[in-house]
Amino acid sequence: MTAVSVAIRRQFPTLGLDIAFEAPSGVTALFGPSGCGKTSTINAVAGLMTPESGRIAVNERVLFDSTAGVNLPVKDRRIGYVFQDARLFPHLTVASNLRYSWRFRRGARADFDRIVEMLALGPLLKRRPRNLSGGEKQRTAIGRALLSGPELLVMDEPLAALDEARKAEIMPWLERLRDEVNLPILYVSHSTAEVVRLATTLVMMQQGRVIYSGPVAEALSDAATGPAFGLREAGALLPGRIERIEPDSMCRVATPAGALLLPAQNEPEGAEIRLRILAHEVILSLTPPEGLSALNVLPARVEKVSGGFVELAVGESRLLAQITERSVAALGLAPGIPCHAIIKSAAMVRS
Ligand SMILES: Nc1ncnc2c1ncn2[C@@H]1O[C@H](COP(=O)(O)OP(=O)(O)OP(=O)(O)O)[C@@H](O)[C@H]1O
Repeated sequence: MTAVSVAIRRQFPTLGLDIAFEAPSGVTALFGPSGCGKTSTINAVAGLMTPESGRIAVNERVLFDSTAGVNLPVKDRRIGYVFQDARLFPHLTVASNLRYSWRFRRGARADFDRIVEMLALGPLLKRRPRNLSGGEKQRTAIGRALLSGPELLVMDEPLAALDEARKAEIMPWLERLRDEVNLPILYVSHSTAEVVRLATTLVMMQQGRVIYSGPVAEALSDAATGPAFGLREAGALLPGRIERIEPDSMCRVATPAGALLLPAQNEPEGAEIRLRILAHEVILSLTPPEGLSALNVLPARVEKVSGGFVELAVGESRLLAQITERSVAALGLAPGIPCHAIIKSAAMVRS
């Protein structure tokens, strides 16, 4: 079901913004290069920027409609906004920062304990922002946004101001938020790692336009959109279930592309994982390879060849291989050609 529906236009001196997408519930990443219009788009949704024309609706509630003359003020839009910098009130404690937004609504007190528990804010409640780490500030900002009773959460690069260690610290909280709070989330980012880990839906933007909207996994393994994630980042994202832990510390994982062997980590048998098979780690062979150390060889069929990438149908899934033009020519790769995709066990990464 569509949770967020956006179709807006606005002409800036440097950019013509013409954005249209529909997003289901869950995390939708707005992804694209600097200046493509991501922040302007969520600002329009939040009511901080007024488009010249268009329509914006959240859960069927119309927030903006230029034809019908609807333009709800920010306070009536019921949108929780988390900025790159937490923007907490410096003179207030964490508890008071959290309570700030609930002053405006009923029933928030009941949510307070749940949200404090979910984001582990209990030990921080009496502290002031200057005594919080960057990650703790962002957790507080997320809590405050949730306590305003929103119907939609918009997050503008919430991890961008944090160092790698703090990013790693807050990521599990964002996953928890995604899994436990039944809210659609628009998440602005230009980090492939964040998008892959958090989002199910992707809105890929370029120069004020949407060039793709749909499932993240589809975009990652598409020869046209995959490279936009970075040449070293394109590749398949597969769901997998650990079928067996082998005695030699390898595990056998069932995926839609077929069974794969990879180094075991701490997951038990039966655990669900997500695997990335990066395009530059996939080797193609026309014949089944012999005398090769790679453990994973999957029968494949070429679907598309484009810009140094080969899209492959593998089992019930799609893989992407990054291959030089020379190899494409040498192997005669073209749609319909059967081949074998070879993947080193260590090349597959959990997401
Ligand atoms: N109020 C405004 N007046 C004039 N130009 C604007 C305004 N708001 C945005 N722009 C222009 O629109 C373009 C897109 O800006 P926006 O901040 O939405 O991009 P972005 O994709 O979020 O970029 P970044 O990733 O760098 O934050 C920029 O070139 C900016 O100059």
